[in-house]
Amino acid sequence: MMSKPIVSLIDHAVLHPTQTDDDVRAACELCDRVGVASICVKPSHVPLAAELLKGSAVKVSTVIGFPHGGTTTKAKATETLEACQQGAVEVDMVVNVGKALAGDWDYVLADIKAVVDVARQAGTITKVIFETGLLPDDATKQKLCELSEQAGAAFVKTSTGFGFVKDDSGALQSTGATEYDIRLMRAACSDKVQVKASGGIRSYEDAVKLVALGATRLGTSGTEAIAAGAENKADY
Ligand SMILES: O=C[C@H](O)COP(=O)(O)O
Repeated sequence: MMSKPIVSLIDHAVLHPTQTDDDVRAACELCDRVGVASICVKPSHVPLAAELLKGSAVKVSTVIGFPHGGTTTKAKATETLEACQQGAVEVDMVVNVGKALAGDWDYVLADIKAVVDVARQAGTITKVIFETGLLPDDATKQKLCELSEQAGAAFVKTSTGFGFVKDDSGALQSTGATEYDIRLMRAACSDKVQVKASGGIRSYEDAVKLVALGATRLGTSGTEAIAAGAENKADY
């Protein structure tokens, strides 16, 4: 069994629209203290996070075309370039969900590849967010795994944490990582591509389950609770 501490697999998300510079400062302190993989901030916060984490083992990551994935390919490539120049060493891009639902796979592949290529030039890796909760079937998720791998992505990732669907009463329910999707995405990619679970991961127990199914990175804003739950645990 893998023995990497579970907290070290976390990309700590500071992505809510209301989060401020002070929130980023506090989050950088938390990330450095507990030893996460990266802090994932909004693009406008990359310079601040890079400055605050200079000399820390915690990496700076950011999001591209976030949260809906509908910006143009050119805009995503430009956003990626700026993020890399400002200190992001990992970028999490959102696929164009509408194009995927329409089966416009040439568009989806080119959109992912544009980001991967710009990022790679800068020595930055790319994670591809599917927003799995909005996808209708396994075949669509498997196709996105195939295209992400073809484009050269380092990771496929389930969710933004900002995807919503309406339940039977019309109320909005947030969507996030499920055990089913992690299993499916792990099986659909070769060993060259890692799987990141994200959205709604709130406890150490949630995290352990997803890692056991093949996730090697966890995107969460619940790092503090997960780190507390991980204390004195022997398995990770
Ligand atoms: O990848 C990052 C997600 O935004 C995390 O979502 P969360 O706030 O539900 O943990």
